[in-house]
Amino acid sequence: MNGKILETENVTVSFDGFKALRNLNFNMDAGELRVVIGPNGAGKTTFLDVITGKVQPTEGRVLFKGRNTKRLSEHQIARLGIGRKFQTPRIYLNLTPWENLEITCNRNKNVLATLFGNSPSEERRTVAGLLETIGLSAKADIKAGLLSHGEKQRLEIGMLVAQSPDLLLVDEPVAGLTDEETYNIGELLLALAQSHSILVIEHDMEFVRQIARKVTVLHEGSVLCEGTIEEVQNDPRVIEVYLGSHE
Ligand SMILES: Nc1ncnc2c1ncn2[C@@H]1O[C@H](COP(=O)(O)OP(=O)(O)OP(=O)(O)O)[C@@H](O)[C@H]1O
Repeated sequence: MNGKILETENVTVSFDGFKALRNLNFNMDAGELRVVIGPNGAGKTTFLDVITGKVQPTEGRVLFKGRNTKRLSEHQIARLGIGRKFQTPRIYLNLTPWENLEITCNRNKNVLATLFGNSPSEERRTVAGLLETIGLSAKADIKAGLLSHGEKQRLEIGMLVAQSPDLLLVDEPVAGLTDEETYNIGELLLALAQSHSILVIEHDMEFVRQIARKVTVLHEGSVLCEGTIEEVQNDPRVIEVYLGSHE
C-alpha cells in the first residue's frame, strides 16, 4: 500500500448509456477525513456504491488499500474493512443503545477475540467507551426508538465504529438535523477522524465548513476541483455549478 486507503482510476459507471460517473479519478490517504460535495445528480451516491461494490464500474478500477476490488462481492469488500453509514439510521429501535452496540461488537467477536482475546468485561468496556464517544452514556438503557433523530445517527455511527472498519463512508449524516445535532455529529466525526479514515458526502455547507480539511467537488460524474473549503468556495466553476444555486 502506498499510503492511499482508496483510489479510483478512470472509473466510469453507465446506466443504460447514461454515465453517472465519468472517468473518475480520486484518491485519499490513510487517516484522512475527506468531504465530497456536489449538486444533485453529480454522482455522489453512485460513487459510494462503486466503492462498496453495490455497483460495478463499467470501466476503470477501484483500489482499497492498494487492492483491486473487482470481482469481490459487497460482503467481501465490507470484510476488507469498509463500513457504510446510510442516510437513514439502521438501528434496532426496540433495543437500547447498549444492546445495539453489544450486538455489533458480538458480530465481530471472532475477529476481535482472535486479535485481543476479548473477554466479557473487555467487551463491556468497549461498549461503554463507544457510548461515551457518541455521547449517549446517559441514554444507554432506554429504547433506541425513543432517541432523537440526531442521537439515532450518532448511535449508528457508533455501530459502524464497533465493526472496526479501516474506512468509514458516511452519506449525508446531518440531513434533517437541528443545528445543535449537526454540530454534535461534526464533533463526533472530528474525534473519530483522529483514528479512522473517513469519507463524508454532504450537502450542508455550514457542516462542511465545520469538519472539512480537504474537499472534493463532484460534477457530472467527475472531479471538478479539490482543495480547502476556502479554495473550493472561491473557485468560479464551483460557484457556477453548485454554491451559486445553494447559498
Ligand atoms: N440505477 C440507476 N439507473 C439509472 N440512472 C441512475 C441510477 N442510479 C443513479 N442514476 C442517475 O445517475 C446520476 C447520479 O446519481 P447519484 O444518485 O449518484 O447522484 P447524487 O450526487 O448522489 O445526487 P443527490 O445529491 O441528488 O443524491 C443521476 O442523474 C441519477 O438519476
